[in-house]
Amino acid sequence: MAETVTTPTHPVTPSTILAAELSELVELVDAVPVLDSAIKERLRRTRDLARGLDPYLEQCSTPESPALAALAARTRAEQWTDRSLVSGSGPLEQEMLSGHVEGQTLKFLVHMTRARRVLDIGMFTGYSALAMAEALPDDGEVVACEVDPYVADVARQCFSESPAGARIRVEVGPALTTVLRLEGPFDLVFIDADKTGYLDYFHYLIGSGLLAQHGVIAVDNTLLQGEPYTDHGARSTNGQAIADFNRAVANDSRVEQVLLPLRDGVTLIRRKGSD
Ligand SMILES: C[S@@+](CC[C@H](N)C(=O)[O-])C[C@H]1O[C@@H](n2cnc3c(N)ncnc32)[C@H](O)[C@@H]1O
Repeated sequence: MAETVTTPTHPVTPSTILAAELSELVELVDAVPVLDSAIKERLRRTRDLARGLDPYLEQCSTPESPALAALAARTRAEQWTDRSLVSGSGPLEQEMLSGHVEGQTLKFLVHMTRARRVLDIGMFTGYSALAMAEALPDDGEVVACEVDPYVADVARQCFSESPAGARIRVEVGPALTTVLRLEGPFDLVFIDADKTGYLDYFHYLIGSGLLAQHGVIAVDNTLLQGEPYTDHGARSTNGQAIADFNRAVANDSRVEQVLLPLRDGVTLIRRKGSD
C-alpha cells in the first residue's frame, strides 16, 4: 500500500466536509460530562468512518508517478492567495488540483477507452492533463485549456520535466473560445473549468464532431460540496450551475451518464447507442 496521503488545507468535498463537521461535533460532545459514553462512542465511530475514507482510498490506489508528485508539491508551494483569476471567476487555490485518486481514475479512463486524443478543459497546474498524458500511447495527445497564463506557465514548467509532458499541448484563453477552433475528434474529455460554463461545454461536445462518436466525457465537481442535494439556505452561483447541469444531463435523451461519488463528484457521460 502507498504510504503518502494528500491532506487538503481545508475540506472541499462532501466526505471531507462531513469528516470535519463530525470531528468538531466529537470535540463538542466530549466536553459535555453528563452525556452517555455510548453516544460519544457512536459519534466517534461515525467520525472515523468519514475521516478514514480518503486516506484509505489513497493507500489502496496505485501511487502517483514522481512527476505527478512533483507537480502536486510545486502547486502546494505556491502562494495562491497572492493571485486571483484572470477570468474573474474566483480565487485560485491549491485545492483545485484533482490529485492522486482522481488522477489515477483518469488514467484508467484513458486506458479503458483506448483514447489517443484527450481534451482537458480547465488545466490549472496540469495534474489531470499530465495524469492522462502518462496513460496515452507515445503518439497520443492531450490538448489542455486554461484561461490563466500564470498557471499555464507553471504547468508548462512541470510538463517539461516529464517525458509524458511532451504529449500535452497547452491552449491559453477562455475554453469556450478555444474549443470552437479545435479539430476533433477527442476520445476523452475532462471538464474541470468554470462551473457556469459546464452546460455550454457539454452541449457543444455532444452536438459537434469534437467528441468522437464513442467518446466519453468526465465532468468534475458534480457534487459541488453537497450543494446540489442539500437545502441549507441559498446556493452559491457554482452550486446552482452544477444543480442545473446535473438536471439537464439527466434529462438529455441523447446520453447516458453516471455520477460517481469520487472526491467532489465525477460524472461520466457517453452518447447512447455508441458501441
Ligand atoms: C479546478 S481547476 C482545474 C484543476 C485541474 N483539472 C487539475 O487536475 O488540477 C479549474 C481551472 O479552470 C480554469 N478556468 C476557469 N475558467 C476557465 C475558462 N473559461 N476557460 C479555461 N479555463 C478556465 C481556472 O483558471 C483553473 O485553473
